[in-house]
Amino acid sequence: MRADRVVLTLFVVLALTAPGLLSDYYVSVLNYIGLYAMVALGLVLLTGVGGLTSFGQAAFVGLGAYTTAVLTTATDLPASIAWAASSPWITLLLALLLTAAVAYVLGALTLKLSGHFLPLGTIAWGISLYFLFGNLPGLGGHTGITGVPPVSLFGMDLNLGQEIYYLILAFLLIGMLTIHNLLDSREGRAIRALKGGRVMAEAMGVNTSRSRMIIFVLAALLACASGWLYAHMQRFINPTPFGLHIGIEYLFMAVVGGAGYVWGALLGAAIITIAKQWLQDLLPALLGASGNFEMIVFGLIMVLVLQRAPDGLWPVIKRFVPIRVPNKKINEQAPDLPRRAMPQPGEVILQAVDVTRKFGGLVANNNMSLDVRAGEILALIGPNGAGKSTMFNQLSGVDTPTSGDVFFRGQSVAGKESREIAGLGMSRTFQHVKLLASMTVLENVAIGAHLRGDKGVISAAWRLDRAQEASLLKEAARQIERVGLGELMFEQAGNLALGQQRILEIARALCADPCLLLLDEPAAGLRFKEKQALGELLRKLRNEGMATLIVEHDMDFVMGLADRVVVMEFGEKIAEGLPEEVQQNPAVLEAYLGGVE
Ligand SMILES: Nc1ncnc2c1ncn2[C@@H]1O[C@H](COP(=O)(O)OP(=O)(O)OP(=O)(O)O)[C@@H](O)[C@H]1O
Repeated sequence: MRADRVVLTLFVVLALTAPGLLSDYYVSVLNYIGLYAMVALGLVLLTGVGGLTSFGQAAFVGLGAYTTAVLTTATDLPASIAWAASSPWITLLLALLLTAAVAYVLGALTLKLSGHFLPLGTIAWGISLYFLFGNLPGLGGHTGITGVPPVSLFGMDLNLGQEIYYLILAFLLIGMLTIHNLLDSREGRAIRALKGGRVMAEAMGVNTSRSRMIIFVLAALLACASGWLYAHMQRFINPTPFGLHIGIEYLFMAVVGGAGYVWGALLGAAIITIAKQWLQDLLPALLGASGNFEMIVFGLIMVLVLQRAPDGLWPVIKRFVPIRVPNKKINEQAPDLPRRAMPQPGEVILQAVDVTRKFGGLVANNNMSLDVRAGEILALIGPNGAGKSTMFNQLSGVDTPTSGDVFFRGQSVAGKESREIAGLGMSRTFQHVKLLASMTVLENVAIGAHLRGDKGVISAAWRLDRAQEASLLKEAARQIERVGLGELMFEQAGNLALGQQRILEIARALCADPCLLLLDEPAAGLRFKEKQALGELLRKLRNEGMATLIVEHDMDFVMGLADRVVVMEFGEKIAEGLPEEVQQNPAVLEAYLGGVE
């Protein structure tokens, strides 16, 4: 059996036997750990993986708890909705629906914010919901709601801590499995690209705003389910556990445990809950006075963890108990992904017309026009700062021209999102490589095939996407082999040399099955032999009908490869023609005077 599965089995066996071995008090502590871990799990997805910090998750816990408490204790509900109160299982469904709707609206309002504005936004709605729970008529004010019925399962009321324990465990395991599966999928790769890789992901066709909304809603749903369980375990609720300070505590748990890891949520919830219990008992006895001293100690622990283990304690434990997860298997029998129809050789597929881009007073591109045909390699050259990368960004939708237009396969694409342009068959690499350092080469390249798959979150969570996933990974592996990185397929991308990372970007671009490749300085950092191999690959692609636009400073490489060359200086085109022509052009020689490579 795989080592990671042994650990999981061990955990499940221990968790199943724990209530038989522990006192009621410790079972109740475990119940709280399970409930907190579910919220922290949402934060792993949202904050650790997706990079979106939220202080407001406790409010979603409250939404789950209040929805079920109100409905299941109401005595005078109109007959039309009384059915909803007849079973906590129905109120769970309603709570999840309500939470999804509220999270969607709050997400639409706050996820557009970036930097520190986003956490501030979550604090704002976290506080608002907290006060709503305390002040909305019918919610019992600050004294809350009592008499919440227990959950029934197969006709048995789960009254005792020992009884609801297994329900909490089941919810937690389902949550962990769902998030684990999701992260190991097409949607999951898109989610993992959110933190630091949004521009790249959009250029590969990922709708990153949608991915942000998905993780926001999922994290809220996990919190809501925790709140529902809490209400039926405690049997009464008031607003206190849903306030901002508890929202901060949830974030503590995720960060201390390891915000980037599914198991980190459980570890963090366990450490904080147990430490809190101990410190609450121990500190007043030690200090001889009562008070919330544990919060002061927590603050210190937090600072210490952030300094010593910024990724949380789970990776530290993993270092001491190395559990090797076997490499992914590439299924050669998986069906090939469908390919796009390539344009006719010689057909103009990209046309820039009078593209101008101004940054304040600086004109980075001035009336730039060029066209690229299917089956040709066009080189865009010019001294440093000439405006080549800016031009690339206008062509690929990363940036919008101040004036002028860009046509790709006959459609005007200036001002379109880069993911829309990617969908039409344009794929690019970046001057400053943009890859996800902690993901394998295989996973990085598979992001390129995002638009060639369509399986969403639910398929991923329940592993209904495996057939398509096998095809996506097979295609990624094929492109990795094609560019000569086969031996590094399962290596973390961050461990590759810069030249290899550039080649990885080409494999990722090819994985999108493009008809136009935009390569921004692909030969920089490559050794002679690697450059030769890259040249051969690009010639082969040209023969297959690929159009390539390449920005490159290595003149030997460019002149031996390109069919035509466009030369830029100070944002303008100063020459265009065959490689041998532009090399003789006086304006080009002048531009490069003293800088010929
Ligand atoms: N976002 C921006 N804001 C302001 N100025 C910018 C921005 N992006 C580029 N520029 C400026 O536009 C000019 C062209 O830059 P660009 O990076 O396109 O040149 P380049 O030809 O790609 O240079 P290099 O070969 O060094 O990469 C430079 O003067 C640069 O400082």
